[in-house]
Amino acid sequence: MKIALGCDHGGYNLKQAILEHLEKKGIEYKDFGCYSIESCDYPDFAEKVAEAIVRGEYDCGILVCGTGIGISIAANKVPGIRAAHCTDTFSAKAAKQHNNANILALGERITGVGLALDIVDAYLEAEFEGGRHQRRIDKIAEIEKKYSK
Ligand SMILES: O=C[C@H](O)[C@H](O)[C@H](O)COP(=O)(O)O
Repeated sequence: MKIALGCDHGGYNLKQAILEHLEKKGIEYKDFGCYSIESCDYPDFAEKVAEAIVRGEYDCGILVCGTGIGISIAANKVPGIRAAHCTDTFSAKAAKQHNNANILALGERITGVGLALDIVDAYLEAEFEGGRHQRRIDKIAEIEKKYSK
């Protein structure tokens, strides 16, 4: 499994904790930045990670900002991205099982590191269930197509 990681300054510390967590588990990743707590703009990192995923270079992505909101909104603007902002393990598991989310978004200012790492594990260990959920995802893709130029 190959994971694309990204954050803004508000998510830098949690992104670092996630990166160490993935290293301990032997999971391959690429860190698309940011690389410090210096103020920056979350859309820049959301776009890099989202584009790498739709190009098929990574299985999925994890994005972190202060709340997880801005960075997930930005990533969801890239056609083919289904970014799920999660604050609990149940949602993280369902995001993969039902929505086949290809990005998990977290908020460093919302979720403590222990829970955040559990959320990461729940998301990575879950599998898409297909069936009726695939039909709904196909409908999401149709909406996307309708509104793209
Ligand atoms: O949704 C946006 C994120 O939470 C950002 O991390 C946050 O807005 C950054 O805020 P500030 O520039 O005040 O650190």
